[in-house]
Amino acid sequence: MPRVSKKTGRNYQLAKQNLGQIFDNLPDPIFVTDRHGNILLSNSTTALTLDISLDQLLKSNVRDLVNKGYYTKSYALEAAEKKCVVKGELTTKLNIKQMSTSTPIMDEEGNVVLVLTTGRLAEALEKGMSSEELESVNRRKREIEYLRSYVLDKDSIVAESKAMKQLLLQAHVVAQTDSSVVLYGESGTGKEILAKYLHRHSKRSAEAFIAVNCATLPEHLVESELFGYEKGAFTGASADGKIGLFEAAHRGTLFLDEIAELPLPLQAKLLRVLETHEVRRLGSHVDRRLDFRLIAATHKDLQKMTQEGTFRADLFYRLNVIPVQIPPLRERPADIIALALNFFEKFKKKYGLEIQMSAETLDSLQKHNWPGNVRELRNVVERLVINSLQNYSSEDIDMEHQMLGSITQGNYLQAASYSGTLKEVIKSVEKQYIYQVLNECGGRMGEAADKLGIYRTVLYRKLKAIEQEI
Ligand SMILES: Nc1ncnc2c1ncn2[C@@H]1O[C@H](COP(=O)(O)OP(=O)(O)OP(=O)(O)O)[C@@H](O)[C@H]1O
Repeated sequence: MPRVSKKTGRNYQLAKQNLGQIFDNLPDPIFVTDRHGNILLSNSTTALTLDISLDQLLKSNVRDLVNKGYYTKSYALEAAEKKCVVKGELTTKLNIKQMSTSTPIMDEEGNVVLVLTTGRLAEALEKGMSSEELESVNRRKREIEYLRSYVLDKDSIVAESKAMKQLLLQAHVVAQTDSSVVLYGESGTGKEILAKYLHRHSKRSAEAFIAVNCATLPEHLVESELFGYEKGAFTGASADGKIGLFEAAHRGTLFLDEIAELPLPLQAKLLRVLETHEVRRLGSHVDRRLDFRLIAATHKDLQKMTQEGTFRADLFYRLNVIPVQIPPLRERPADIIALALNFFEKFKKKYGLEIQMSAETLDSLQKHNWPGNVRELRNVVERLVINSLQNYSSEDIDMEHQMLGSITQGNYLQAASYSGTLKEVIKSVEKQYIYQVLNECGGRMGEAADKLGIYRTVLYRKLKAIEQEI
C-alpha cells in the first residue's frame, strides 16, 4: 500500500468533501450510482441534458429515468450486472445524443459498490449526422454550456421560471453580438443586472462597463458628464478638463439606464455619437473616435413616446435593434422562492446567522404580488433576516407571522422594530416608508415620488443608495 502523507491525506479529505463541486466543474455529464442505480452524485450538466433540476436528479434512479423517457437506455445497470465497463450511445429527453461509459467500482470481494457513468457530448458529433442534426446538437451544446456557466456563476442571475431561462438563453446569444439592445421592464425587474450579464458574457468583458442613469444626471451637467470637456470649457469646469462617460466606455459597454428621461436635445447628440462613433468634448474642436456597445433600459414604452413626440423616432430605431422584455416578478412566480432563498443565503452570511426560513414564510412570499419586483423581494428578505437578529438568538428560527402578515398587506411600518442612533432609525424608517409608498403605487416611480413629495431623481438616488448598503 502506498504511504499517504498527512498533507496528502488532508487534501484527499478536502477533495472528497468537495466532490460535488468538482463534478460541477466538468463540462460533460457525469454521475455515480449505487449498484441498484440510485444516483448518489452528479453534476448540473447531467441535469440540464435531462431538463430536470439537480436536486430532482439526485433523488432519482436510472431505471426510473429510462422508464419515464429521460434516457433511451442506461449502461450503468448493465455495468453493475456484468461487472465490466460498458459503453454505448444514448439519447436524452432533450434529444441530446451522447456516448456514455459506465465503469463499475468494486470492493475487495469483487462486489459492485458504485458505478461511475460519464457522457461525452462531443463524440456524438463524430457519428455521421445530418447537418440539421449537427446544428441541433451544436445548439443544445451551446445552451448547455451557457446554462452550466450560469449555474456555476455565483453572482449570476437567478432564473427558475421558464420565461427567465428563455430570456437568459436569448441574452447569451445577444451578448455575442455588438448590436444595440434596449431592456424593457418595470422598475426592479433586473434590467441593470441583465445589462451587466450581457457585458460579462461579451467579447468586451475585459473592458469597462459604464452605467449612466439618465434620470439622475443633473440637467445642467448631463452634456458635460456624457461628452467630457476641455480645460476651462465653462465656468466651474475643472482646470484639467474631464473625459466624458462615452469616452470612459471606449472598447467596453455603455449602459444608459432610464433612456426615456434623456432630454430631446441630448437625444439628437446621442444619435450623432451612435452614427459617427465620434465624440467631441465640450470646448474642443477635435472629434475622438470611439467604440462601445450600447445597452439602454427603460420602464417606458419608447415606441409610444416616439408617437407622442417625446422620444426621437430615429434614435429609437437606432437603439431598438434588439429589444428585450423582462417580465415583472408577479408573472414569473417560479422565480420568487429561488430568489428569496438566494437573497436569504446572502443576508445570512452578511449578518453571520444560522437560520432557516419556514414553509409559511415562503408561502407568504409566494403569495405577494411584488409591485416593486425583485428589488422589493430582496429588501423584504433582508428585513426578515434583520428582524430575526433582533428578536431571536436560537439556531432555527421560524420567521414570525406578524411580519409576513404585514408583507402581504403592504404595511411595512408596523413591522419595524428600531434600534441604533437617531440617524440610523431615521434612515430605516425612510427606507420602509419609501417601500410602502412604492408598493401602494404599484411600483410606479413617478407616482411614488409625487406622493413622497420628492423629485423622481431623488427617489432613484435614494433607492440606489439603499441597494448599495447591502
Ligand atoms: N434575476 C435576478 N437574480 C438575482 N438578483 C436580481 C435578479 N433580478 C434583479 N435582481 C436584483 O434586484 C435588484 C434590482 O435589480 P436591477 O437594479 O437590475 O433592476 P432595474 O430593473 O435595473 O431597476 P430600475 O429600473 O429601478 O433601475 C438588484 O439588487 C439586482 O441585483
